[in-house]
Amino acid sequence: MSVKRVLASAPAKIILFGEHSVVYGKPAIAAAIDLRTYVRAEFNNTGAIKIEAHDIRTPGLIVSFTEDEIYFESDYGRAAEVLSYVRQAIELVREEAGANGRGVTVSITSQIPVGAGLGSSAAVAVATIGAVSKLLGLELSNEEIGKLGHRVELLVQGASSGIDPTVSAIGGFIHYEKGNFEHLPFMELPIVVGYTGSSGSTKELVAMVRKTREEMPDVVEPILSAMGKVVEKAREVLLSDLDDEVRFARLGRLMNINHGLLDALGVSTKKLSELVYAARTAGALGAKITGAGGGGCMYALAPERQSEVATAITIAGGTPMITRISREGLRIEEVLP
Ligand SMILES: Nc1ncnc2c1ncn2[C@@H]1O[C@H](COP(=O)(O)OP(=O)(O)O)[C@@H](O)[C@H]1O
Ligand SMILES: C[C@@](O)(CCOP(=O)(O)O)CC(=O)O
Ligand SMILES: [Mg+2]
Repeated sequence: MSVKRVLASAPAKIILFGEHSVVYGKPAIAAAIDLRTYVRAEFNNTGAIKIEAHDIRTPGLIVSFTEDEIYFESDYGRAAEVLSYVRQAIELVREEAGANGRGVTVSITSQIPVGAGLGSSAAVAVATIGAVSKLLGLELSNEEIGKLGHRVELLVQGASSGIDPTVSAIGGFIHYEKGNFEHLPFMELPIVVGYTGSSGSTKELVAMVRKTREEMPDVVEPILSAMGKVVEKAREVLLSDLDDEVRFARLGRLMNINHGLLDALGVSTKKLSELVYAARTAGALGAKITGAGGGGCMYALAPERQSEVATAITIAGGTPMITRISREGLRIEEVLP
């Protein structure tokens, strides 16, 4: 069947345990959440690749006014860089599909805050690959699309563990290590996400940790190993048949240890730590950064206390989001023949 237009969507994620250390081959646990990026792909007649990114603020925009005219200029390098995940995703699919000269227009709308540790880069890459591959007639499984999403992150960031594109493509809860994943049983977790309102670039934060590790391997390696141990313990607790009260209390303590280790790596900020402590003071059993840090989001585990923790996050100057874990990963929403 020849296809004219495809709409695909892919979810955000939180990393429950193990961000950064996962880049060095340690395990991590992540879950897809119910915020999505939507990508529409269709053919155009120009032969060009056109990207309409409705949620991206254009960096380096210069505007000059006269009496009756407005001139816009842009720092083209920075504007192009911000679209590099989408561009690489399209180019990779075109390569996989064999040389194809037809123009493609990709239009993106997203519910996921950008640079906030919720995997917007992976979601946009996965949804783009999903939409464009279907348009070009490639039959790829969600798992294969996750692997291509990993290649996109590697190309753009220089380093990526692949956990974000994997969980965004397949959904649910995963335990991930060195490119391999295991689906953990689905469970509702009473969590609250707190957004600082500022952002951090994963590319820069991963590079910063790498530099510290190169300069002080004896100091940084034990921190990364301890993070790996936290993840293995968390997996054990998640899979245990302990009752919820004990299970959540243990998971909370492990989250706090994980946050301390991330802070030791230098990826927390004053605001993130303020939200983490506000949540704990309001009764969360644990709270930690999610994602690369440097701004962005934290999350708290707060059974019976979700609304108190959300209020505490607001008072501390953050934006709370009560999210649910999403079973579904990449979804083809609509295909127009
Ligand atoms: N809606 C979107 N449209 C186009 N590009 C996006 C979109 N959302 C995210 N991106 C890309 O992902 C980058 C942010 O990725 P990253 O630094 O990994 O942070 P995170 O994945 O935590 O949001 C943005 O600078 C942009 O290049
Ligand atoms: C820091 C890291 O572990 C997670 C980054 O997640 P995010 O882009 O901040 O949502 C990097 C990676 O796993 O590739
Ligand atoms: Mg990212």
